[in-house]
Amino acid sequence: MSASSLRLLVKNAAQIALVCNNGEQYLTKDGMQSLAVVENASVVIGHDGRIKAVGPADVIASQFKGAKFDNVLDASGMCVVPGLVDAHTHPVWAGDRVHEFAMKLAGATYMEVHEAGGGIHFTVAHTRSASEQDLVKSLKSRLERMMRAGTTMVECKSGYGLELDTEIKMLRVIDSARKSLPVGISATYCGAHAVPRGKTMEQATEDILTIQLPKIKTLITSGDLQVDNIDVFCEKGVFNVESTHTILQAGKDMGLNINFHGDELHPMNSAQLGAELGALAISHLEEVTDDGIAAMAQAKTAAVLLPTTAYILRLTPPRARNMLDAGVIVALGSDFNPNAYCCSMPMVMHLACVMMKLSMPEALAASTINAAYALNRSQTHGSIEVGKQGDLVIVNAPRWEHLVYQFGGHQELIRYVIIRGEVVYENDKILSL
Ligand SMILES: N=CN[C@@H](CCC(=O)O)C(=O)O
Ligand SMILES: [Zn+2]
Repeated sequence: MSASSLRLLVKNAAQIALVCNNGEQYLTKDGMQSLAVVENASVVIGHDGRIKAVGPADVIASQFKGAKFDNVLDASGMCVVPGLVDAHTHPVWAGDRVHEFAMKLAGATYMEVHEAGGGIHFTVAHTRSASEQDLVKSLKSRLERMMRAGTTMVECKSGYGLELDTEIKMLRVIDSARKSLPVGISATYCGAHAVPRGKTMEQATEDILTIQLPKIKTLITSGDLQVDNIDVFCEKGVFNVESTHTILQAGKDMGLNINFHGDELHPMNSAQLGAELGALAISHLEEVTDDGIAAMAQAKTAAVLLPTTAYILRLTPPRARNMLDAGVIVALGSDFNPNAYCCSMPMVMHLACVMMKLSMPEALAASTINAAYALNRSQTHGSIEVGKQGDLVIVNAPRWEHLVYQFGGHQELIRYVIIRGEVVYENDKILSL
């Protein structure tokens, strides 16, 4: 390997949590409990942004003796984890919903706020009238905030338009952020996020099938838009199982990955539907049944759990332990949206541990390799392995678990965030523990 091909050396870390080291595309059961961790370790990233070597510091030092690096970071006393993957966000929107937080604290349920014209409908009205430029600006600042919290790959949904023009505007906004920021983005068309005012569910479904999806298909084919996934909010009073099935199948026929909201507020048998359709992921699952869990395990459909939602809405959290015991591929997401205003995957991991009884290794696996699997990116993301993209988070602590343990402490703990071997965030105001 020529010396000039190397971009970054991170040396002498107290620990590097690889997460996995055998090319696994996801982890389940015991695999999530016993993550691959190397003590006193270094990692090398090349100019192509890929990981060239990772292992014990002395081995890497002799292997790369005399090599020149564009950048060398001394991680003595610090730990390295893979860039975090946030498997579920709604980050494109306008309008402030802080008043709804007050309503919910006073006892209103999510659906009561929604049915009173608030919730998604409030955000739809503001997002429809917002300029594309303003939406790009707010999206970029939200994604930068996520990056500072260690997120290097994030799923971003449309879904606050509910009609052709605004849904496409949102997807273009996501595309624009993809082109101008280093963070990896998986784009999701979520035109079935709610039934728009003035339409029935049947009319909304028809509009999606005959107007929205065909236009999106044309834009994807012409290279004007990149869309990776299709989503529907399958919920009582929103889209029923039949409509959800039809919309998701139409998206799949266009080559999109199925990744949808299911079994959140009512048991809808969404998990069984997703398994039957070959869904890559289903989110929420607070109300999933035992049969649904078994179907997801069998179909290798990832469960994207969203602790912030259960926390904010005071829902009974999803039965994560039952899912883990059944061998479901469990992933985590922030669910960043105006209802759940959280950009921090370290806080999500902490909540998952406390509220859903995940162990810290399970939470890290769920926020790295399994979240990457839910986005069909685990070939390139989600672990620190040779050949994968060089996305890292360097944590100023002697053990990686501090990133989960110190609730809300990520701003002080995260020293560097690295994407493709480039430092995208450096915190030089960090204090020692
Ligand atoms: N449940 C549906 N969608 C979002 C909430 C969106 C909103 O309230 O604006 C969620 O995943 O939590
Ligand atoms: Zn959501």
